[in-house]
Amino acid sequence: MPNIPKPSKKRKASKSVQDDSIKIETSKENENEYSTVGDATELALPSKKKKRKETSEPLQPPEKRENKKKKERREEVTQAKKKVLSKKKQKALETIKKRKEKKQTLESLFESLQEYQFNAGTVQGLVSTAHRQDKIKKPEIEIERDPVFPKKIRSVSSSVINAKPKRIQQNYYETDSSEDENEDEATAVKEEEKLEKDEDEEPEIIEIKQEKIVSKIDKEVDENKKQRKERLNKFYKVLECIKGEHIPVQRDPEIENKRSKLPIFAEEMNIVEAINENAVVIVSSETGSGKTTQIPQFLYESGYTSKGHLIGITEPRRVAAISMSHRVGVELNDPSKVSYQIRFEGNRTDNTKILFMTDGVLLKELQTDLMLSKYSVIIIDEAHERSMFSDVLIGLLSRICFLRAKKSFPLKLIIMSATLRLSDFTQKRLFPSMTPKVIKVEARQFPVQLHFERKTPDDYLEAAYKKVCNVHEKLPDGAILVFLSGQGEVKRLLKLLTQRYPMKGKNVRGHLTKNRDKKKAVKEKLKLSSFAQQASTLLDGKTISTKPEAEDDTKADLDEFGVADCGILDDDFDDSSIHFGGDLPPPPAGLSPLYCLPLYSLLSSAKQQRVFQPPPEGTRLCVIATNVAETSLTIPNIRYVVDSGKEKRRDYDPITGVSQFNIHWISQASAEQRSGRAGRVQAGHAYRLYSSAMFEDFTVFSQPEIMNKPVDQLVLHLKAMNIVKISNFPFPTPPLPDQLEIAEKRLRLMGALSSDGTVISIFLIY
Ligand SMILES: Nc1ncnc2c1ncn2[C@@H]1O[C@H](COP(=O)(O)OP(=O)(O)OP(=O)(O)O)[C@@H](O)[C@H]1O
Repeated sequence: MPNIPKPSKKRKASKSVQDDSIKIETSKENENEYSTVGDATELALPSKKKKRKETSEPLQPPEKRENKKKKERREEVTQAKKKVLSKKKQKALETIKKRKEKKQTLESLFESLQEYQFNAGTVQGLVSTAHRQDKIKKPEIEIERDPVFPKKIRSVSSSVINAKPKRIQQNYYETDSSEDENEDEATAVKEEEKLEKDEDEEPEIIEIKQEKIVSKIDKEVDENKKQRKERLNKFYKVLECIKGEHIPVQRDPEIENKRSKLPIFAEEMNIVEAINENAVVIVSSETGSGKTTQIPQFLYESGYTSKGHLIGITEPRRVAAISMSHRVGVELNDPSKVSYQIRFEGNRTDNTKILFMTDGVLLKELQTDLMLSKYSVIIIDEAHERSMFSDVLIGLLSRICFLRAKKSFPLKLIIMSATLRLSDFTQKRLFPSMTPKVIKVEARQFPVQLHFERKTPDDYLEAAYKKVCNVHEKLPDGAILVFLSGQGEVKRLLKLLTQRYPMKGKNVRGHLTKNRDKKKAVKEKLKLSSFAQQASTLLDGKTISTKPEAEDDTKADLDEFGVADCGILDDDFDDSSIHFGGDLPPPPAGLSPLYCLPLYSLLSSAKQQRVFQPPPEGTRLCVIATNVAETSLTIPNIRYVVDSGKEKRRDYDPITGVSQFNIHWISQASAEQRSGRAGRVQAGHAYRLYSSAMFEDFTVFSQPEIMNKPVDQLVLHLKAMNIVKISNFPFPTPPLPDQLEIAEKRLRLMGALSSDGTVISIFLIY
């Protein structure tokens, strides 16, 4: 490289000076200031600002100036000292600082822990409770005896057993804020050394302790296992009284394939084991997961009927009891083994192994056989509905299970629902001596898409009508299920829809005639007793149809509209006030007819069962229902659900004793059940005729019926079962004690109860 001469520093300096001088020269104000100074270096030294400052400062006394100088010097020295500190020392200082902070946080932690310290009595209590619950004793006792652990937090020390208690103590040294930092450093080094020493020593102590703890835990685990085994052996021995040989079932391959896809099917082992080992089991799983159809079959196959006992399943509604018994019979490939029993109607035989019934029927049976000795298992389905009878049943069964277990003749109680408030049924009041086992199956077979309205419509009947028209005219195949509040509304919508989509044609007539033959065959099977024909009221207060069935069937012949045979034409409702739907365009040409069927509780069983038959060829089925279709039912091919969100409910005033039916919003649990009807055989859609904000305002669960009904009938029932003090009865949700007392007095006044509280025999016939 060529040797290029470097520019001298002198030159550089002179340049900068030149620049400065130029600047200064430009300032006319200071012209005189520097005019006497000829040297350029001197020009560069004092800044214009500094000079001004100096002149502006007031003159101070010499002492003060000296003090100031001293202070400045001290600062310089400390800064110099800081600079002098080696990296190592700086690090040490930092660790000291951190340790101090840690110490402070530990102190505050200990202080806050002291607030929660238990007194000696409570601690003893806790230990004894843990022992009673057969839990593995945790080595708190060991730690409690450890003198190293701070006294004040011994009682809450269990969570830090495996941490190093000693170490925590070692770190817990005194704080002294006035200490010099150098001293602190020295102490820290000493502490560090001490800590290291202790760390070396610790493992020995902990190892010995851990060995002790591990052996103790092992012992206790072994003991627990042994105890559990002994308990189970005893339990299984007792179980042998009701549970026999496994029963093999030969099913249709198609059915077997469908069953295997149900979420509950994968849980068969767990469910059966839980039922074997527990007196009370609560099964909570999504709608359509297979509870109602599969659990009775699991129990049948595992031998719960092998010793001649029955598996009883209660349903809140007749239609569910009948349709479920048919379905389970088909799935078992032996319909004779599965029967139903509703009030005044049933197909129970000596061959029956699984019996579906309404809760009123089982309650009636309890009056003659309080121990339910014919049954090995009782399943309460759809317990979330909280009907008065199902609540009473659960209360009674909680005691029957206990008594039967005592007699070494166990009865299994299973409570099932998709939308259940578990706390209602797991309370100690209900099951004081046995804790129900809860099984949850969180899966659904088919998805259901929910659709809310942007704004809740004023007239839900009109909204339902328009929604059904939209679905039928624009959406692909699939049956529609509409939920309205009551029978009157069902009939109104039915009339409107059949007017818009009339069902005329040979096919329909042929289908109706065919249907009539089928119905006759079913009817022959059912054989209503003559007593039932004459009775006008059901046990649960519902009136049964007293018209001869033949009358209904002849209507099927006479009418071409498909709805007439549902009894709509002979009804007295007035549809002259219905004007909505005028803004809808006429239905498109070539649209398939809509086959509309009603479904409500007062409809005869045979008519209710019609919704399960396939609709006439080339038509779309539309079922218009009240909340009877809300639970349990699987109506074939339902793909669209239209939910008005309304139901008719009884409002009861316990003070005046007056009750009346009003239309209310349903609960969120009911809305879930309603939309669940869509995803049972395929993926579906649920159209909710209310906004999502409105849905959020719904109550989560429906109120138990027992709170909305006069309790007179209930008191009469319980008295008939010789229950003396009804206020002590284990209701899942007890009515007000005053209400029970008033009902009892009223029954006495009416002459239904004698002065000693027994039922006068004539009142036993209901
Ligand atoms: N009659 C039927 N025809 C065809 N499939 C049926 C019928 N009944 C039930 N299923 C099928 O079995 C599945 C399980 O029905 P099941 O009634 O056992 O469910 P679930 O869990 O009890 O529901 P929910 O809580 O609504 O009562 C349904 O989703 C459906 O796929």
